[in-house]
Amino acid sequence: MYIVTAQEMRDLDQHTIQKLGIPALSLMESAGKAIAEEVIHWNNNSKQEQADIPFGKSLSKVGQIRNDYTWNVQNHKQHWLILVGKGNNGGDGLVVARYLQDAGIQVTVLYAQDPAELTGDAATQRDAAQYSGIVSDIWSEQWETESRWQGYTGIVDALLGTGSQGEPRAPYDAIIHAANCSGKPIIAADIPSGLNADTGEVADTCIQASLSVSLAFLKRGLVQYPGAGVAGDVVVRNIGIPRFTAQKLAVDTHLVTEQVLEDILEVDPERARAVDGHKGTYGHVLIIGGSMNMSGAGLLASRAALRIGSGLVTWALPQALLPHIAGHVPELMLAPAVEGAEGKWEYKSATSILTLAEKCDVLAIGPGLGRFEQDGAWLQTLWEQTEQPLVLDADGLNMIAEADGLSTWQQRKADTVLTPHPGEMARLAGISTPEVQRDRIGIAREFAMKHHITLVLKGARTVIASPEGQVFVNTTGHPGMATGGSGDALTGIIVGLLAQGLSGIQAATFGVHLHGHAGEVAAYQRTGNPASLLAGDLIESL
Ligand SMILES: NC(=O)C1=CN([C@@H]2O[C@H](COP(=O)(O)OP(=O)(O)OC[C@H]3O[C@@H](n4cnc5c(N)ncnc54)[C@H](O)[C@@H]3O)[C@@H](O)[C@H]2O)[C@H](O)CC1
Ligand SMILES: [K+]
Repeated sequence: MYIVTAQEMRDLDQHTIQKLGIPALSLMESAGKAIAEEVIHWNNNSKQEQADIPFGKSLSKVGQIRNDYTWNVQNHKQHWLILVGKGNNGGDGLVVARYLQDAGIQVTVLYAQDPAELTGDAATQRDAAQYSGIVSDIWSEQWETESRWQGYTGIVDALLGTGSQGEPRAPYDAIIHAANCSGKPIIAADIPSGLNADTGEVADTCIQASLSVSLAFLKRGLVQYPGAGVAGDVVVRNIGIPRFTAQKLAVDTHLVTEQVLEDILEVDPERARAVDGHKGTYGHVLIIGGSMNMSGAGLLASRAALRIGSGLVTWALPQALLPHIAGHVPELMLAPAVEGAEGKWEYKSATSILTLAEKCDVLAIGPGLGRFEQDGAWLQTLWEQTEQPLVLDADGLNMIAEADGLSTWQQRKADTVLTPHPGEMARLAGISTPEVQRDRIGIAREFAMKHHITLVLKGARTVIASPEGQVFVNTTGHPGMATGGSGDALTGIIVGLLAQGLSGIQAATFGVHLHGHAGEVAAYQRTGNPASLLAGDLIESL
């Protein structure tokens, strides 16, 4: 599923109009019709006493005659209020009004501004609505009282769409505020008014929608928080802008779905193992991490790497941990790599790690590593002198940030995956955490391309970016996964997939997807309450 910016959407729109010769008015008509269908669908699904009587139902044995108008006795009891802005989003709203009216639903249009100010296709739709006898009003102070909004079944928000700039200005801010206060369900045309379509930032006054009907393609703001939090359910509706145009215009941001995994990333989610495979076929992972206070991190990453199907996993750890760890996971090989008093790492361990690495296919550095003297130089040695694919997490990322390693160290030839959470990302990019969160997709893409690495920017709706600028947004997972060890499990999963021959972007995207899904399964199977999830449960669900 493609995800676009407002500018990309305008380009796709123009391409369809100019190259395919589909008039803009026709796109608007399709948009409004699609939204109206969603309103009707939403209505019918939310009603307990359903009384669907499509014409000809009684004739079903002879051959069904379906009525496009989705007639429903309930429709007559409904009254929807359509909020109409002065741009094309408002134009869509006016089309919705016509189609709802034709389905037997009562509608009232509330113009944000004098309808005389509408221009172009929106003005055409204004005239069509007027000619159809649709009742309308213009926003005034009277609408600021809550009682004015009672009596409506729901609200369609067609105030502002992808052409919106900055915070909603008067009177849009007041209308949005009043609509939210009404307590009525709101269905947003394209995006909730007040949402930044590109970044997911939410204005102080922003429509809180129950459903957003995204036209043609998903908008970035709908899939990134806080935007995703005001969008409600999201449905993408085809309005006649063909999918191939997105490919033609090189849109390269996708929501992770099974189809995207298979078609774009060419990952086989079933991943059948070769009948004649042996443990060498599935790769030897070397996990470098763990320290006295964070031994569990190395253990979790190692277990996840085993569970995801790696052939062999070796954990390189400080000698002092060995007596405490030995035997916990019998399938795991342990390699004491540093004498280190108190279970700490030391710079000189780089030599023994390099020796261990010679026998391994992929590396993960970071889980529970902690910080130590000259750790930047230590990491630089491993970064530059190993040729295997590498996953870097946790303190490994902080070492890079402090040493400005990505700018100064030699670029690695093998796939390298960095898995920062927003705070680590901020340190890596030299910006603040809110700045990272403000534009997760944009920042992840730019960073991955600039430093030629695969980036996994963690958090709700994890963003995965490839060195070539491909971006994937994940939707699996839940807030219960914000728990100690969850990131270590992800590192183990990704490195285990790299071991089995997936590329950096394949392993990172598929790994994030699986990690989230395993978290869902684990929470569901245990108590049904996400809060009780432990990282270890997630690993067992893989
Ligand atoms: N290809 C498609 O996806 C289609 C989309 N359609 C719909 O068109 C809108 C985008 O329309 P556009 O006219 O470009 O912009 P808007 O309607 O979103 O708003 C522009 C309008 O509002 C004023 N304005 C801008 N920012 C603010 C603000 N902060 N406060 C107040 N007013 C603001 C601005 O001056 C303009 O007058 C898209 O979302 C779809 O819904 C087509 O209908 C079909 C094809
Ligand atoms: K809207």
